[in-house]
Amino acid sequence: MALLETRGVTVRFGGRTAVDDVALGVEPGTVTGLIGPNGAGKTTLFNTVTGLQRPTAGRILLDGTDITRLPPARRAHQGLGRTFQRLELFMSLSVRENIRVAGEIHRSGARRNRGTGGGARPDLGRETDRVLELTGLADIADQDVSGIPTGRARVVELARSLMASPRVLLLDEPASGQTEQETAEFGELLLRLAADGLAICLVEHDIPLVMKLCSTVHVLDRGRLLASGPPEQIRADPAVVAAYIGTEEHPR
Ligand SMILES: Nc1ncnc2c1ncn2[C@@H]1O[C@H](COP(=O)(O)OP(=O)(O)OP(=O)(O)O)[C@@H](O)[C@H]1O
Repeated sequence: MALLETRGVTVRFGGRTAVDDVALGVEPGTVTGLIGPNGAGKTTLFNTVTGLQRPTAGRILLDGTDITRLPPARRAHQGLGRTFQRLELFMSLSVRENIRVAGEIHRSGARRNRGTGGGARPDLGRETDRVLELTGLADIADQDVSGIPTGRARVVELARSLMASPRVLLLDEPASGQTEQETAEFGELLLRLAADGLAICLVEHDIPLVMKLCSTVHVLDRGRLLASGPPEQIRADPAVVAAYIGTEEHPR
């Protein structure tokens, strides 16, 4: 049963259809891939799911509840987390401070949304330490983000999103700028998070990573779903090969 679902989602910008009647689901405990050429509509679909973009048609469901009209902050507080293609970090703060601030922002928003002080929650410092350990960032916790490699800054971005205790996590090209070793470790981390029950949707151009992590892969091409299925089926799909993946002899 999908925790996050899009039904017939369409987004038009003037005469251009960026997302065209897309239906897909993301299940808890899995990593779901969303791939496709540049301009296929992947980020626009993410923006629609998180509430930054209003769909022209269609619905978004979280745990069976229609959230299509909820503002982004309400969706976030119902468990929808995301990271952005461009890093959105405070460069002059340390890794630990960046993560802690994300928790503070989430908690103050939660108080506003509920109009109360919120229930009993783990101490913010302890929660920050837990996320630092979980994401393998403890060794650089006190370094300024401006001084760490891009690959690890991407992990900080992920760690920040975890401070909101998401149920669904949308990751937009999280491996870009990472070394091979960093990508391998990042992949292991995503699998651990999924094994803990998180529903992860991954937009990524690193096809081997997508094929390794995902149980289901959706391929978008010019706004439409070209194919959906397990990695081995997607890799062998002639339409996907022609539109996006290519072959070893003829990589696209
Ligand atoms: N705010 C906007 N106004 C007009 N057109 C837009 C807007 N945002 C996206 N588009 C167009 O919608 C289409 C889909 O873009 P989108 O960024 O969603 O693709 P993408 O699959 O995420 O691409 P990439 O892999 O390059 O990030 C593109 O043709 C893009 O130019």
